[in-house]
Amino acid sequence: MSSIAAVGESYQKFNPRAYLQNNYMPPRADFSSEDCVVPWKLRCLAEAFATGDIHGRTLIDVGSGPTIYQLLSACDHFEEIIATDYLEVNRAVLRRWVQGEPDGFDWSPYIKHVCRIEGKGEQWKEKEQKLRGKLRQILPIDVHQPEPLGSQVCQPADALVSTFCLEAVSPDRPSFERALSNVTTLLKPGGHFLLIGALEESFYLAGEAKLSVVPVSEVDVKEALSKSGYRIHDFRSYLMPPGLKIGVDDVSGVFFVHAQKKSVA
Ligand SMILES: Nc1ncnc2c1ncn2[C@@H]1O[C@@H](CSCCNC[C@@H]2Cc3ccc([N+](=O)[O-])cc3CN2)[C@@H](O)[C@H]1O
Repeated sequence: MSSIAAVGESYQKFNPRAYLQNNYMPPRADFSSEDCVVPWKLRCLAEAFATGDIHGRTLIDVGSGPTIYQLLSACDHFEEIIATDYLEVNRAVLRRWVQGEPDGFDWSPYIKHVCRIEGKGEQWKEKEQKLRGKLRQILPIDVHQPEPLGSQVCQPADALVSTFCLEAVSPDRPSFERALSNVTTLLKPGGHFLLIGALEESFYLAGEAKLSVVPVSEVDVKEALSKSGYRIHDFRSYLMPPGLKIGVDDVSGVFFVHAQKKSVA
């Protein structure tokens, strides 16, 4: 079995609820402290969209997983948002959230926090409904394919978002770089890419699943983006404090990049 096929096999045991519990509940989701990792991620995204530079008709979220927090600041700037994931279990979690089914994960603390830091006086139920209205497609994706969405998407997107996906599905650095190159075909020249990921992580847990991750450094990420024809506008790193090293992974930090795909010369 190829190493990429082995990654796909390992994801069959991925448990969305366990994954959400590990990463999107306290202590990692503590909104009382700006130093906590989840508020840091939300602030990076809110500030990038607050520049007004990132807007258009369509935004694609690559490897959404079972989460929607990564789209909260985007929803004011695009007409349509397309979520994607490799696993049907995750796409089903997202569909249930879009349909407002009651038994899902409670994202309200995230929506309230983003409304607060955006400072536009937006009510959280208003933002929740706005995102639900824009999240019109939830598609299968495989970043290891030259056409990650198959033939599903007609024209390139105006922007991409991706959080914690590429390094968590790539067995090694060349595969990580190829996956980035593959997803770049989904983005129009001049389009913006907001990428969040784990630094120097080698594994993470999601219920019974123990998933391998290719450890990447800041330099590795910057090199990969440069090879795929991006200009980096902003690169930030967060150092995981000891109190947030809770055994669900061995991540040493988190990176945020605002990059732009160079227009063809
Ligand atoms: N071939 C494929 N193409 C696209 N997506 C695929 C493919 N295979 C699996 N997927 C899809 O990609 C996956 C995305 S979730 C990946 C989790 N990454 C690691 C985890 C995340 C995390 C989160 C938060 C924090 N923190 O400190 O706040 C730290 C960390 C570090 N650990 C999953 O949805 C799978 O379904």
